[in-house]
Amino acid sequence: MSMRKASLTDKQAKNGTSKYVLERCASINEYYDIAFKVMLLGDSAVGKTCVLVRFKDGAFLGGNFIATVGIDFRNKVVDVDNLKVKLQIWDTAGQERFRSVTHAYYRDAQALLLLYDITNKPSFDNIRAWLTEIHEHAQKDVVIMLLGNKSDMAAERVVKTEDGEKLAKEYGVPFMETSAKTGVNVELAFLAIAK
Ligand SMILES: Nc1nc2c(ncn2[C@@H]2O[C@H](COP(=O)(O)OP(=O)(O)OP(=O)(O)O)[C@@H](O)[C@H]2O)c(=O)[nH]1
Repeated sequence: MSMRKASLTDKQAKNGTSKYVLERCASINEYYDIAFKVMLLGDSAVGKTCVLVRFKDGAFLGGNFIATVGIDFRNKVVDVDNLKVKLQIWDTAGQERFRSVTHAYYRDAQALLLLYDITNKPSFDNIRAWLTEIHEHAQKDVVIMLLGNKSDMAAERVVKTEDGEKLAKEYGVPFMETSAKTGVNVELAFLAIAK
């Protein structure tokens, strides 16, 4: 089954209210010791869906970009220190018009992966605003990790690795550069927050 995105009609997509939020159960009954809710956040087109698909299915969603509508989730069980950890990973829509839908889901998330695109300066500049929003809506003890995605696009890079590191240090959060296309650091990022 193809993931999220095209599952709503255009009319519903325009509406953008929680009434049309997508919720789909995935792989129920898989054994696990402990479960965590993780949310992927960041501007539209930074690669949230692609990072999730890379982690879950080991594949890259190339081709035409289709923006996420509302919110969707996937489960994956990983082994961490001899425990089976179920990550319920929520893929949010980066577009501003869906913000009220996604805010409702922040509260019970234990971890947040905040993404920007290393080839898109505004997506990096908006990280501060995302962190302000996170502090308003998420739990106080939420685990946050900053990811600079599309690290495979070296020729188009406009955000230096050091700038990502500096920002992460300022906010006291871990940082990695990832590529949903090549898979670099994607699994590592999810395993790090699961740990
Ligand atoms: N080269 C490269 N392209 C990527 C990478 N990750 C995502 N893309 C491309 O970037 C575009 C946007 O990716 P999405 O994963 O749909 O972005 P998103 O953050 O989920 O966007 P919204 O759903 O609007 O919030 C797509 O055309 C992807 O193919 C990556 O690591 N490298």
